[in-house]
Amino acid sequence: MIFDVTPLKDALVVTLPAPTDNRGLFVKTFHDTTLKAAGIDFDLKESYFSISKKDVIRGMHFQTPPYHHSKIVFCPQGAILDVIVDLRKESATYGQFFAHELSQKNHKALYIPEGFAHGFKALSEDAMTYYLVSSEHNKAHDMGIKFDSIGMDWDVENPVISERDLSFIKLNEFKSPF
Ligand SMILES: Cc1cn([C@H]2C[C@H](O)[C@@H](COP(=O)(O)OP(=O)(O)O[C@H]3O[C@@H](C)C(=O)[C@@H](O)[C@H]3O)O2)c(=O)[nH]c1=O
Repeated sequence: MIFDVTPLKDALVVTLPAPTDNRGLFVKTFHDTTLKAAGIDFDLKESYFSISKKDVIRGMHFQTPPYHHSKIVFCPQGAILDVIVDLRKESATYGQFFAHELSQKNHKALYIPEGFAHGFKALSEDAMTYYLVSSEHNKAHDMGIKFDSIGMDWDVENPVISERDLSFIKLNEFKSPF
């Protein structure tokens, strides 16, 4: 695994090892010792994936304390533009966003620390977004901020987005608990 810093404090782009041979490809998505050596003490509690049509936007989601969590996100099928926002009030990069393409081809993952909102845009049909999460889902603490309030140009004319995601508060009206 190769870890690259991002403009947002503590968030990392992870290049997953992806050796190929005459049968195809093998991708390592989680390795506790390697993560710990990179300073990531990740207590895996839940894993799930979604499949999205092209131009679907999901986000920007997080769980509030005490059910806040970190995530490792990757895209084993198709491609997504993954987006995070730093919601930690004391962070030097509070309120800033970062976007990075994750795809079946580039084997990149994003390490998203606690205190970040997460979302993405599907760049392909049948884009799979695969999550490793450090706490279990808690419906009452599952919240979000509105995707189009974070200062990013999503570059999509007719995004497909859920009613819940459209109902979220804007970033500049949000009182961060982080
Ligand atoms: C997130 C989640 C949802 N659900 C349920 C609730 C609902 O019936 C259905 C779909 O939920 P959502 O609409 O929230 O799915 P989705 O919009 O794909 O939610 C995901 O979005 C991205 C951006 C993230 O960062 C993820 O952590 C997660 O919040 O699945 C669970 O049972 N467990 C979970 O952990």
